[in-house]
Amino acid sequence: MNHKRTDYLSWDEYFMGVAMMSGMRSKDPNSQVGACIVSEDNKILSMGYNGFPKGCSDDEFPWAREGDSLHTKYFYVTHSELNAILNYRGGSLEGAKLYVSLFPCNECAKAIIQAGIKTIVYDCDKYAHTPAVIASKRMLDAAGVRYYKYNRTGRKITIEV
Ligand SMILES: Nc1nc(=O)n([C@H]2C[C@H](O)[C@@H](COP(=O)(O)O)O2)cc1CO
Ligand SMILES: [Zn+2]
Repeated sequence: MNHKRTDYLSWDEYFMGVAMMSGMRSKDPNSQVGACIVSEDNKILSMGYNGFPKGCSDDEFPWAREGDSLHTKYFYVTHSELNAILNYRGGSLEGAKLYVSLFPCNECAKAIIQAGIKTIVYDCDKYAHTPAVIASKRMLDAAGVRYYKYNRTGRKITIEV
């Protein structure tokens, strides 16, 4: 056996796989979102998933989607993309790529642009019709942030832990 393996993970499978696995940490009962930030030379810089800020207990803050706004998750949850940006303590994210399992909202788009992230690879775009995502794309387009949909290869990755 002196030939290299041919069925190794591609860069995109690897980074989207890491983003998706990060999303598996989320306690959100409806949407588990994961993000992975990668340098221009394919080094993983940071990861994140959607959850409440430090000190805001999952047992005390609400995961509800509907009802009085103070009793839904939306005021409290930090999105995976923002968590990934904030989790990075190493300096600049200028020129980095973001792999994310769900298209970024307008608030995360602002943080992505201001952090200097230049490319977004996303998997799902289930909220494409919402004002938050339409506004997000408007800002990303204006700022010259490139985004493209991840091409699923259908590969099943099974890890026994
Ligand atoms: N890009 C995103 N990244 C995220 O981390 N989220 C989080 C916020 C919520 O915890 C959840 C969306 O909840 P739901 O409305 O699908 O039940 O995903 C949401 C979006 C959508 O723009
Ligand atoms: Zn967001």
